[in-house]
Amino acid sequence: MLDVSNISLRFGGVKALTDISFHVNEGEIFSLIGPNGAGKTSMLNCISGRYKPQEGAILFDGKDLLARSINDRAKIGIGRTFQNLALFSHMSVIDNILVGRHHMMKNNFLTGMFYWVGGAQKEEAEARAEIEDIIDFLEIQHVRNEPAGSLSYGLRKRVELARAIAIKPKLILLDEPMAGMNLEEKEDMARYVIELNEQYGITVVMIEHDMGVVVDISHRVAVLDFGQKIAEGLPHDVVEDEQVKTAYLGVDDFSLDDEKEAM
Ligand SMILES: Nc1ncnc2c1ncn2[C@@H]1O[C@H](COP(=O)(O)OP(=O)(O)OP(=O)(O)O)[C@@H](O)[C@H]1O
Repeated sequence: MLDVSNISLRFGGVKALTDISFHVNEGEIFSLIGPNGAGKTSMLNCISGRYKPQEGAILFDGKDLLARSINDRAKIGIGRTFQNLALFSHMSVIDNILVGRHHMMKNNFLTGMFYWVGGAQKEEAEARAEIEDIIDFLEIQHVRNEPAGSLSYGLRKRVELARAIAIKPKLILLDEPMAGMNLEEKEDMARYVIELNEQYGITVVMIEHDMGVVVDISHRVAVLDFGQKIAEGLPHDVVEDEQVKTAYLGVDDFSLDDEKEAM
C-alpha cells in the first residue's frame, strides 16, 4: 500500500533522513521507532506532505505522493494525528470532528447555498451518521458538546483520533498516540488502534515510544537512528537486534526489560 524508496531529507546542513526505504502492506499496523531526533516525525511529515524530501519517492496505492498537495493526500485516503494536539480548543468535540469531514465533502460553501435542492443535505446527513458511529466507537458520547479545550489530555487525544478517522482514511499516520497518557489511557488507546485496524480496515503507521505497546500491537517495526534505518522486521526480532539495543543505550523509555519482568 505504501512504498517509501530512498528518501533523503535535509534542513540546511542537518540530515534528518538519509536513504530511507520501507513498505507497508495493506491491513498492517507498522511502527516507526527510534531515539529522540532519529527522524520519525520527519518521515511521517514526508508521507503526509508537510515536508518535501530532496530525494526519493513515496507511492501510495501506486500513486506518486510527492507530486501531490497535503489536501490531495488526504483526499486519496491518508489521515493523520499530531505529536502535539491540533484541536480547536473553543470548538465543541463534534464540531472538531466535523471540520475534518467537511474538508472532504463534495459540496462546499457555494453549492451549500442550494442546501435543500442539491445533494448537500444528503451528504451532510450521511456525514453526521458516520460521525455518530465514530463517536460511539471512541466512547466520547458524554463529551460531544463540550469545548475540546476543556477535556482531559487522554480524551483530547481520542477526539483527535476521531477527527482523523472521520475523513475515512485507508491509511492513518499516528504520531505518538499514547504520549503523556497514564496506563489505563494507554490501554484504551491501544485497543482503539487495534479496533480501527481490524474493524474499520485502516492501515496504520505509528510512531510510539512505549516499547511494550509497540511490541504488543505492531505487525512490523522499522527503527531509525540519526536519520538512517538500522532495522526492520517483526517486533520481537527488532527489539533483540544488537544495533537497536545500542541505539537505545541509556534511553529510559526503552523499557522492554521492564515489560518482561512485569510479565
Ligand atoms: N522543520 C525543521 N527544521 C530544521 N530541522 C528539523 C526540522 N524538523 C526536524 N528537524 C531536525 O531533523 C532531525 C529529526 O527530527 P524529528 O523530529 O524527525 O525526529 P524524531 O525521531 O521524530 O524525534 P522525537 O522522538 O524527539 O520527536 C532532528 O535533528 C531535528 O532537529
